[in-house]
Amino acid sequence: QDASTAEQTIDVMNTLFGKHAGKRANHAKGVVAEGSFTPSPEAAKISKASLFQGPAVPVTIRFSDATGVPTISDGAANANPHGMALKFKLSDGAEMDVVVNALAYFPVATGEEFRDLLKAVSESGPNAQKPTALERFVATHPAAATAGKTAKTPSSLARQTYNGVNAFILVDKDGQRQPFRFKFVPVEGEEILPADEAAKRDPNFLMDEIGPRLAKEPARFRVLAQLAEAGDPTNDATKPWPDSRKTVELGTLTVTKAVPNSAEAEKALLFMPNALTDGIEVSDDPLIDARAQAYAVSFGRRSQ
Ligand code: HEM
Repeated sequence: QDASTAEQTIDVMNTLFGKHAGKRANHAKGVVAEGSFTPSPEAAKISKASLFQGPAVPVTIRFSDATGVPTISDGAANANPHGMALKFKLSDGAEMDVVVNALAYFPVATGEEFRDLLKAVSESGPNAQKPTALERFVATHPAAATAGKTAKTPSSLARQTYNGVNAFILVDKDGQRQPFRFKFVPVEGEEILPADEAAKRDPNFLMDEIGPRLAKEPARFRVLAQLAEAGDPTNDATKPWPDSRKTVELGTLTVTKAVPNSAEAEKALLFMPNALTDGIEVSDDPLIDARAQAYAVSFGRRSQ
């Protein structure tokens, strides 16, 4: 994909969600926290990444609501999928990013298709003639009709399961390559609200809840890798692998406190899905590069 697809994607996001100075084009509303990652012994066997050799490393975490609307109600249906972005501070001073959300799979497989989906949404308001652009798009992209339904409002940003959606590759010290998808599962369990209850909650109930919760007790997530088997597609984020696929415990994420100056802190943060480390690589999934380009364009505009 060329740079213009990313520019066009951000343009449509700005049309759909409005332009908001200093804010992300998508996942505009969020809260920044701090914590640490402790690797498991199994992780060191499946990947040579220094992240998995220990000891624990600091992590900066940003939880978010979907859309580029910075004032969206946390309980709104459109605030799904909620997101979690992580920046691991590796022992050699380098950083590694992981950016996940609550979808089980993505509505489309490529950056061009995502731009076209957003464009179709923007052309399909209440007065649009039927069949609308969105109806026509969904007719040829079945996952676009169903993916959104896989993410629902949690009782807390710390009580949601977040998925990698895109495939990446773990590389061990012998050069063995294992395609996988990240999964972050709250140790306390996922807790989803009934949709009507979510809609009635205070507009900031999720963002306001996380700080006091962490001040009382850390929130922990199991960090899992779902392992692909031969023949499982790695280049199509619309196709989840069967639940029966083996998962390996990579370690534990412990979220310990919200930062005092979240609004300032999030401005300087940029999480890139392809910012990895030796021992974890991108797959042939075209969305990873599409995302990296779009995030860079969004960062450029919000930094002006
Ligand atoms: C072509 C597909 C996608 C596009 C074009 C896209 C676009 C964007 C953009 C423009 C941002 C704002 C970036 C910034 O200003 O820093 C963003 C943020 C985010 N996206 Fe995506 N996205 C895509 C797919 C995904 C997928 C598959 C996931 C999760 C698996 C995801 C999760 C997130 C999260 C969690 C954030 C917030 C990051 C933060 O807190 O800074 N996105 N996305």
